[in-house]
Amino acid sequence: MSNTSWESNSSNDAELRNFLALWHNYRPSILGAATCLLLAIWLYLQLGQRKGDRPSSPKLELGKTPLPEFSSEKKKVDILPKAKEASNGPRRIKGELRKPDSAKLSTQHDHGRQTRVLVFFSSLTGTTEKIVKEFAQTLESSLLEQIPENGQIFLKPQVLDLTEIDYDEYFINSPKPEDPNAQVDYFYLLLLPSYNIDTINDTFLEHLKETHNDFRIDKASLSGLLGYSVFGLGDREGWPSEEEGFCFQAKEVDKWMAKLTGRKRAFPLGMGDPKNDLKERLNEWTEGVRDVVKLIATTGSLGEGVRGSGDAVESDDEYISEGEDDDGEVIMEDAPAVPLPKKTKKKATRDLEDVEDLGKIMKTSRDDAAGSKDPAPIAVDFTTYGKASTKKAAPPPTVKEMVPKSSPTYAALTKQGYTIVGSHSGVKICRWTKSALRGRGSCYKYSFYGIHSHQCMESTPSLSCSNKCVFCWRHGTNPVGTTWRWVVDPPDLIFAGVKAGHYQKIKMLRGVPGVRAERFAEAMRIRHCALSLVGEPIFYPHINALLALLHGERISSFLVCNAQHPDQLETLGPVTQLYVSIDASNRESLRRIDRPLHRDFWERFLRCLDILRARRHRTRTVFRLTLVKGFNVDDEVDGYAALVERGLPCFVEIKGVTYCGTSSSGKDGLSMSNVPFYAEVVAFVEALDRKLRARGLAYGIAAEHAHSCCVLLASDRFRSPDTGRWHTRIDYDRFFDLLEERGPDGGWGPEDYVGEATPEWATWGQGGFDPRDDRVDRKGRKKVVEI
Ligand SMILES: Cc1cc2nc3c(=O)[nH]c(=O)nc-3n(C[C@H](O)[C@H](O)[C@H](O)COP(=O)(O)O)c2cc1C
Ligand code: SF4
Repeated sequence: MSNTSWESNSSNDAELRNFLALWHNYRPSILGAATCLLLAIWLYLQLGQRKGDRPSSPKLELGKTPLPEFSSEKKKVDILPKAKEASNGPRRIKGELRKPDSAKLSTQHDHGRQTRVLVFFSSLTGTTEKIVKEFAQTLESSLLEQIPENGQIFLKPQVLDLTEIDYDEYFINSPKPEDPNAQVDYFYLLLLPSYNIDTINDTFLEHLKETHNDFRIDKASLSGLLGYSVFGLGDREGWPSEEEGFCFQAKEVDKWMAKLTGRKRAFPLGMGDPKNDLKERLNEWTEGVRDVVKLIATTGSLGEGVRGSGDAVESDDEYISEGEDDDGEVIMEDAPAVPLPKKTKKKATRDLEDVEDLGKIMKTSRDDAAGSKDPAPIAVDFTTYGKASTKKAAPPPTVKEMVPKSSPTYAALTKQGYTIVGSHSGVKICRWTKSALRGRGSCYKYSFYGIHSHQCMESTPSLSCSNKCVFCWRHGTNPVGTTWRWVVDPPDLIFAGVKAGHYQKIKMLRGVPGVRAERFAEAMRIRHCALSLVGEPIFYPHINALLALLHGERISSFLVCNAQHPDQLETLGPVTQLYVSIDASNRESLRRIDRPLHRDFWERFLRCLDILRARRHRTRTVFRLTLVKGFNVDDEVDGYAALVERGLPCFVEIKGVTYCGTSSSGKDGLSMSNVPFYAEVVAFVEALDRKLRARGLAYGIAAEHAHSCCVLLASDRFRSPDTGRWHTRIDYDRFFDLLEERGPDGGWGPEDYVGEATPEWATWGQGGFDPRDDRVDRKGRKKVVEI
């Protein structure tokens, strides 16, 4: 045992000696290698640490206060961040200069992004606070109903009291979410009362102004928001109108928010009075706001259209059209044509590629029309009236689309702001529609007939016409022809398309400064249709079916025709008001001004007057005279009086021509010298009135709209024998009732749907401007009415 242990001890000694010998020989190398290894480990750890510390975004963090969830319960409202102590020192900007990110909306709707609606309010006596809480609850439940089809998630709306928050956190740059990795987009709603005494509203407004004017930060520093909308509370008893201060601070906030967000007004300013109409107005606004938020949820953007600039001058300028028509239509920014219903889209827009297609399209065209009650031939010979019905129509050489999508005409018309529907119809917003949406007055048809312009749609089922009038503002872009030789779209396609196009354009106006939520909501129900845009509506073979569709939805019809298609006029069904354009009083003058394509234009014209005379007890008939100095005014009064005697229209509308800029009419092109002054129109009307009386015709000057340079002569049939007052207005409901109850041939006429008396302000000598609307000049400045 002992030997074994000795042997083992001596071998251990030998190993120790070997190890020490090794250490002595390799000591420097071992120490060097160990140092290198330690250094490498240290470096590795250091680098790893730095990487972990790196912030996820190089941008400055704005707010470290967590964003609390909203609940209407008091205890939860308490967890809202407390207002920071107002600093007395110089204003510190925690934001940065960022370029407005206009492309952001369309790209930011990544999968899984979250949206949070922030509801800001101020309240002195508690009304707004109470309303805001209810509003936020409604909004919250409706947002939860949203199906996040594309992964968009709505966070709970959050209510923030303007007296408690730090403006720098929310009103310099858009807020940052608590979790830096979360992708949250913000949408602001602001509900504010107005006070003409010093309140928190003044401080808030001052902050918005300062931020916009601060040279260190971007002027539109809130452009990162998805959008915003404002609702004002006020008191109509003390401040009856906007001019007198009703909701003036909400208007101001709306304006400054437009500037700060780069025109992201998502829905028009709403206004209500708790003692009066608040419930109704707030409901309209809430519905609109909800739709917009829904739009964002499904498309990731506020939708196409005009963004309110926050500056009335700028936005008015962009709407002034050099090509205003008689009815004052406007050019809007390019909009894609309204998508057609799936079923018909393909056939309505395709190009004709080969001969087989022609056959198919002709068949389709007939099939489509078969559904309507008035099947019509594909081609109608309009060249010589009276013969078309007896002569067998020659087969059309080809059947094309009137305005194919690929054509320069289509491009020109869409550039001018038309929405082309199908292949031959169009719709456009007139400038009066926008004006009425902003409370700046309706067109003369409101003064004369009670039509609110924001509920009126201007369209045509035929962009083609058989005249080339020198005063036409379409600049030669429209097709002309004496025969219908194109594909015929079915009336239901046209009706659905023009309505969709009109509503789409109305929606595009929701961001325009001055548009009010109340009128915007009204505008989403079309009540009137002016079939007078361009072209000749009765050229369309299924015009009666189209009119029936309008009337079926209780949309009134004002149809203007050019007195060149007597056969079609004769078979025209009921319309609310039927116009013929009377552009001259004699053959030579008419040839010069209308430049008609028909050889027998004068005979056609006179026959149309005879048809109107025969219809005058069934339909409200109107002669429309457009006065063009140097063309159809001088020495023609007596001739016009003779035409009135022949046609005996219910009304004669006399209007000065509107200058359309450069005209396509070559040497005959118009200039400003052809536009009569209102005084000249008045002189003409008075002369015509005298001539009519001299002929023993019972007419009188009933109404005027000086702003449109338009005067109305009316038959005594529309004057109350008891009061002597004119009744030029229309009882639209009565018209539809008569049509529905008694049918088109039920023995009723214009006297049966006469409306209330023409308002005093619209009668002759009063100017015709509704005193409830603002009168402004083209720059949006207030105007003093001079009559
Ligand atoms: C002193 C005072 C001044 C006011 N000034 C205006 C005003 O200029 N314009 C307006 O539309 N309403 C004005 N109002 C009405 C309030 O805006 C309205 O009553 C509102 O509903 C109050 O909301 P709140 O209870 O949330 O503070 C004023 C009210 C008071 C008491
Ligand atoms: S009638 Fe209708 S379309 Fe024509 S100008 Fe008036 S509002 Fe516009």
